[in-house]
Amino acid sequence: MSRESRLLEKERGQVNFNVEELTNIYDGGAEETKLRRKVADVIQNDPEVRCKDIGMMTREERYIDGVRRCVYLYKVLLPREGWTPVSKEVSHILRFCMSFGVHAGVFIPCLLSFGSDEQIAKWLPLAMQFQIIGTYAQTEMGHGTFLRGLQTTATYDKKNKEFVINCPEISAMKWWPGDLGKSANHALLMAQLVIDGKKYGMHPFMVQIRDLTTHMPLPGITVGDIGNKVGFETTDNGFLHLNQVRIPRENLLCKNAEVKPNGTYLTKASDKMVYGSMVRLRAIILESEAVSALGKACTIAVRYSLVRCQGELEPGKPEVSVMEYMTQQKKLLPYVAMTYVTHFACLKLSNQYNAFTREMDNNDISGLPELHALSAGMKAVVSEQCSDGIEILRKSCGGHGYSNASGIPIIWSSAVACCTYEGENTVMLLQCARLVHGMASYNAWNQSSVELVNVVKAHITQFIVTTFASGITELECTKPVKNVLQQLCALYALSCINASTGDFLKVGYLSPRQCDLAHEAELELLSCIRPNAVGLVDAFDFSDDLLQSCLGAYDGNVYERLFAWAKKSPLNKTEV
Ligand SMILES: CC/C=C\C/C=C\C/C=C\C/C=C/C(=O)SCCNC(=O)CCNC(=O)[C@H](O)C(C)(C)COP(=O)(O)OP(=O)(O)OC[C@H]1O[C@@H](n2cnc3c(N)ncnc32)[C@H](O)[C@@H]1OP(=O)(O)O
Ligand SMILES: Cc1cc2nc3c(=O)[nH]c(=O)nc-3n(C[C@H](O)[C@H](O)[C@H](O)COP(=O)(O)OP(=O)(O)OC[C@H]3O[C@@H](n4cnc5c(N)ncnc54)[C@H](O)[C@@H]3O)c2cc1C
Repeated sequence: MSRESRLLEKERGQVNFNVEELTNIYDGGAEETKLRRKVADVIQNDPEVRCKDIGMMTREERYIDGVRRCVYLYKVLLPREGWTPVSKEVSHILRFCMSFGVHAGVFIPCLLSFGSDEQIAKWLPLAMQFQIIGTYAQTEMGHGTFLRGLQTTATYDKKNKEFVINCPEISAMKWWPGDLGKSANHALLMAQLVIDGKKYGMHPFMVQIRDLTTHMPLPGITVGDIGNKVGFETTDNGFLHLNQVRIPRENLLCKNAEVKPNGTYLTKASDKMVYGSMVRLRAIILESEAVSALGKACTIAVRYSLVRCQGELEPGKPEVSVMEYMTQQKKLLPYVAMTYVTHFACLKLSNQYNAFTREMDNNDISGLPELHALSAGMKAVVSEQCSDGIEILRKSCGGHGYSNASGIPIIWSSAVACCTYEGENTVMLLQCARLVHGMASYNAWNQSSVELVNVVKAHITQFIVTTFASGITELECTKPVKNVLQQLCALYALSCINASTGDFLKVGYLSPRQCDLAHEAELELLSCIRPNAVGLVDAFDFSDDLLQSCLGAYDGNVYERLFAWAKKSPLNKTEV
C-alpha cells in the first residue's frame, strides 16, 4: 500500500459520523442509494457504456463516443435491464455524461409541455425510441435573452393551411441549440407567429430538418455544428437556417394556443405558459449540472489535499499534507458545505416546481410569477457559486489541477455553461429583482440594477441557508450526523457573511467587533470540520469511474495513476 493510500486510510479512521447514513440522507433515503448504486454498477460493468477517460480524446472522438454510448444505452441496455426512458433508474443515468442531453432533457419535456394530446401521441413514442431526435431551437445568432426580439417568423398561409418558417437575415439563424449540429432530425422551434401581417409573439413549432432515411438536410434547411467550445464536447451545439420552409398547420404545438384552418387565432392559456419550459429547466438542472459538479470537484480536491505532502508546519518536522494549512481548509471546506447546503435548497425548488405542475393541471397558474422569480434567482446564484467554487478547487490542486488528469477542468468546463444557458445569470437576477422588488421606471431601474443584482444574491443566499437550517431541524438522524450538518450550515452562512462584511458594515447590521467574531467563528469551524473532511466527500459516493480523476480516486494512489495516465498521451507513441 502506498504512503498516500495509508494517509487516506488513516483519515477515514478518524471520521466521527456514519458515512453511509449521510449518503442515504443526501440521496433521499436508503432505497434511493440502493437504486443509484444498482444503476452505477450496471453502467460501470458494461464496457460499451461505462464512463471512460475523455481527457486525451479529440472533440470529434468525444462527440462520437457520447453518441455511441447513448444509442447503446437506449437500444440495448435499457431493454436488457427492463428499464424505460421514464424509469427512476434513468434519472440516475443522466449523471453519466453522454450525448442527446437536449433531446432527452429538453425536447421531450417541451413536447409534453406544449403539445396537444394528439401531438404528444404522434411524436412522443418516436422520440422515446430515437426514431426522431430533437433539439430545442430558441436562441438565435442575434438574440438569446430578449425573446421578444427573436426574428425567425412562422407566417400562416391560409390557402395551403401551412406555416412558412423563415430566417429573414443572418442574425435570425438559430445558434447554440444542443444536439442540433449533427444529431437532430427534428427541432422544437420557437418562432414569432404572424397571421395576416399581425404578430402574435413566440410560439412552439415542430419542424423536421433532416431526412429520416438519409439524414440529409431537407430543402430550405442549412444546418451544422457551431465549432469548438469551452466544454460540452459530447454535445453538437449547432446552427440552423430556414429559408421559406413549409410545415403543416398541425405542427404548431397547440396545448396553449392554436390557429384554426381559416387563420383564426385561439389562445387557451396565459401567454406566459410559453416560458414554462425555461422555468422547468432552471428548477431541475441545478442539481445535475452545477451542484453535482461541485461535489465531484470537492471529492477530488479534498482527497488529493489529504495525500499531497508539501512543506513543514514546524522546521525540521516531517512534511505535512497541504490540508493542514488553514488557507487550504479555507479554500476547500466552505465548498464542501456549499455542496450540501445547495443540494437541499435545489431539492426544495424542484419540489416547488412539481407542486406548481399539479396546480397547473387544475388550470391554476397563480404560482408562476413566484416560481419564475425563485427559479431564475436560484439558477443564477447556485450556478455561479458552484462554478466559481470548482475553479478555486482546481487551483487548490496546484500544477496537477491544471492537467486533464485531475478531471476538474472537464467538470468546470461543463458546469460553468450553466451560468449562461437557460437564461444568462445577470438577466435572471434582474428578473428575480423585478418580481421580488417590483418594477420601477426603466431609468431608475437601470441606474439601480447593479445594486439590485447584489440584493437578489443576498436574498437567494438567505433562502438557501434558511432552507437547509430548517431541513436539519426536522431531520431524523443520529447526533453525530446532525452535528456535522449543523457545522456545515454555519460554515456556509459564515463564509457568505465574511465575503460581504462591507455590506453588513455599510448598513450598520454588524459592528466591526461582530465582523471579527464572524471571521474567528469561521476559522474555528474549519478546524472542527477538518477531521471529517474525507468522510464528508466519501458520503457523496462518486465512483472512480464517474470522477475520472488521477487525483481523486478512492484509494488515494495519485502518483501511480498520474504516471500511467501521462504515458497514454498520443505524443508518447514515439520516443522521437
Ligand atoms: C434535466 C436536464 C437534462 C439535460 C439537459 C442538460 C443540459 C442542458 C444544456 C443546455 C440546454 C439549454 C437550453 C437553453 O438555453 S434554451 C434557451 C434559454 N433562453 C432563455 O432562458 C432566455 C432568457 N430570457 C427570458 O427568459 C426573457 O426574455 C426575459 C425574462 C429575460 C425577458 O422577458 P421579456 O423581454 O419578454 O420581458 P419581461 O417584461 O421581462 O417579461 C414579460 C412578462 O413575462 C414574465 N416572464 C418572463 N419570463 C418568464 C418565465 N420564465 N416564467 C414566467 N413568467 C415569465 C415576466 O415576469 C413578465 O411578466 P409581467 O411582469 O406580468 O408582464
Ligand atoms: C452550452 C450552451 C448550451 C445552450 N443550449 C441551448 C439550447 O439547447 N437551445 C437554445 O435555444 N439555446 C441554447 N443556448 C443559448 C443560451 O440560452 C443563450 O446563450 C442565453 O440565453 C444567453 O443569451 P445570449 O447568448 O444572447 O447572451 P446576451 O443576452 O447577448 O448576453 C450578453 C450580455 O448582455 C447582458 N444582458 C443582456 N440582456 C440584458 C438586460 N436586459 N439587462 C442587463 N443585461 C443584459 C447579459 O447579462 C450578458 O452580460 C445554449 C448556450 C450554451 C452556452
